[in-house]
Amino acid sequence: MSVDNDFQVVLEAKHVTRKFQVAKDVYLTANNDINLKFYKGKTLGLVGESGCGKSTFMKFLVSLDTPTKGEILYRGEDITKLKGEKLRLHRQNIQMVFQDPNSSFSPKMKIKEIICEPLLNFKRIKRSEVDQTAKNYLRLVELPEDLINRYPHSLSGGQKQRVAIARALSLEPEVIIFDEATSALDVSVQKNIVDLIKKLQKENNITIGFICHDIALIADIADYVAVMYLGNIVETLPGDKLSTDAKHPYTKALIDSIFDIGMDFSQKIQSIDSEIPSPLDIPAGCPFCDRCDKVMDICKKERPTEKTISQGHDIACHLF
Ligand SMILES: Nc1ncnc2c1ncn2[C@@H]1O[C@H](COP(=O)(O)OP(=O)(O)OP(=O)(O)O)[C@@H](O)[C@H]1O
Repeated sequence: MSVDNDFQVVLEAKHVTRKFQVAKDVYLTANNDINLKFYKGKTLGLVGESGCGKSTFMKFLVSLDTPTKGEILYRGEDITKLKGEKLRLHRQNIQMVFQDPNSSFSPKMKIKEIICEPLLNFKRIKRSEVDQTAKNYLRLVELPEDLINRYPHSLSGGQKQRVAIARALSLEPEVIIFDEATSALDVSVQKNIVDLIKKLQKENNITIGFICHDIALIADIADYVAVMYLGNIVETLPGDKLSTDAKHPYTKALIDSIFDIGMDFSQKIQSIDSEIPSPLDIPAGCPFCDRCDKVMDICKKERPTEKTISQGHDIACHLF
């Protein structure tokens, strides 16, 4: 993306590739030469079908995995190289909210302990301050203070996600990554959580990475949208221009799919006839060439490089 003059880059992925060995001499390319920038106080939405490599990529941002090649720069420092105490301290800068809070909450911990655990780990508060601190954070995420002594199993899905957001906020991170964080919620609850995220972002100038397979939701929340296909970023553009300015045949197929299958494209995209290829068998040229109705000879031979076609709008397609 070429909007550096307007926005401050906080986090940047440079030529990030991740290969998984799945058998002797057989490698699966989950991320292929990804370049993305996260700007101060802005939301970058990452969208693509199930299995395209979104979660693999987001794990690098929160130091849960390291790429096979490439760099993840946080304020210019390559965090893939951090180890030990430096890595532990860095974790305060970038927090994550997962799809399923049950997997990250201990069922034996009270809500106040869940919210304050990071603060106690980093010795930011004393034990005696836990109750008041947890109440403050519950108020921030618009939950009643008296939940502090409850256990997670007694909360609804939406309430648990609010607690997860409170915990992520507690260390005052510069960046929060949301990995399908609203996908398991009912549509009305989802909307309330998205509104809360937008409000908290504005108040705290947080940089957000929002992974989601729902392109309509991404268009609503993201300042910039990156579209991923088979481990490749095929197009990046401003969220408010997604429906009018998208040019890549894959992005357009995703947008059409909203109308085809009622806004849920975890199912097969009906506007594309063929099946998605296996990441074990990515075409030599453009990753989308086997399914593209505008395919040309060059598409089968050469991988298209990203080109900037207008401010904040990059595309990797031989048509442009
Ligand atoms: N540890 C691993 N070993 C082998 N293959 C893996 C591993 N982790 C992920 N993959 C493969 O990498 C590809 C990308 O997976 P990833 O989970 O990143 O996709 P995703 O877009 O997040 O999908 P979903 O939304 O379904 O989680 C998939 O083909 C997946 O099977």
